[in-house]
Amino acid sequence: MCPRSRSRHQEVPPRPGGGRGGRRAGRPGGAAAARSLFARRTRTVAAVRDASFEIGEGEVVGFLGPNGAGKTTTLKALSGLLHPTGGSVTVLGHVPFRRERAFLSRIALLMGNRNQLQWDLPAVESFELNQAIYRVPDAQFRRTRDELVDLLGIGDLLRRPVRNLSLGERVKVELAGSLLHRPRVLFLDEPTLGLDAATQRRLRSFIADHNRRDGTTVLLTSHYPADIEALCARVAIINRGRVRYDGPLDALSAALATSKEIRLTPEEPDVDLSAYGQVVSREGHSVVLAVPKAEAAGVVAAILAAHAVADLAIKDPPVDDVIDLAPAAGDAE
Ligand SMILES: Nc1ncnc2c1ncn2[C@@H]1O[C@H](COP(=O)(O)OP(=O)(O)OP(=O)(O)O)[C@@H](O)[C@H]1O
Repeated sequence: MCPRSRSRHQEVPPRPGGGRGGRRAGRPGGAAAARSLFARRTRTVAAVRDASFEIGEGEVVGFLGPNGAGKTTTLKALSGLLHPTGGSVTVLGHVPFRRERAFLSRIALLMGNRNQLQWDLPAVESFELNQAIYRVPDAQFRRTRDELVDLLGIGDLLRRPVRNLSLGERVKVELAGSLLHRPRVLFLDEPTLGLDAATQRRLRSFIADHNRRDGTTVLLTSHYPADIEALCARVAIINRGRVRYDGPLDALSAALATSKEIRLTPEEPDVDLSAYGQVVSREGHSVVLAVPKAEAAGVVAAILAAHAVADLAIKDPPVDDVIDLAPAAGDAE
């Protein structure tokens, strides 16, 4: 799977009452709103500019970035829903936007915030529809369906109309529906969004098992570090439409972080350490200080020279702090 793409959107003014994606030029207010109904101005925005990466078969890769970074746009280009205006995208040797049957039958896209099953039908009927669409032979369909139903524990949900399911129930059923044709590549866009902690854990372990058992390639976006830490040895970070980092998860902080965290426990209580760095947190005697990476060793030496310290460790900042880093230089249009 190898995308190198540039994807653009026509940006239109938002509908009255709001809506996604619109950014209207001009002043707010009733007159401006009325004017925009009759004279809509559009402008083109680049959602993804340079997202270059390759994913090997069977890998689980975390695709991360702040809101609006370009993750969903990239997944849509990879699954053939959007046509990139520049660059090239290849998945399993296919150009996704051609939407050839041989391609569509080997991929699946699951968006946690979108409903993909028939809203008014019980999921079991949508599953049969999927069987027909993907032309899955009867015996294989029944075997896969029963296995997924069992693994996800959704047996008693299948005969209820999808609209009556809770969010967590629906996502589990959607996941089963998207795997019925045994796709080789699975695009997961925030599959655990809004789920309770237990359901998140269950979905994570299902995805990890599925990847181990079937060798399915997975590209996953999530704003929950626990998803990424549990599933992805490799991550690609996108921000403002460009890939900022592509490599091992455990090297991410070392590569991108500009600061270090010093966690220390002075022997005396209530020691004021604010002169050494930014106090991030304090719990009992223990303090976490953030200091510029290049100064960490010097700050530690200065603290040890001035205070008796019972415990001390230097760490990289948490992964989610690193993901939201300001974009690197070279962003100007
Ligand atoms: N249909 C659209 N019209 C106009 N702009 C769009 C459209 N779809 C996306 N965009 C813009 O493209 C950029 C990337 O959006 P995208 O949905 O890919 O971000 P994302 O990384 O998935 O964000 P999030 O984490 O919030 O889901 C954003 O600035 C967004 O406003």
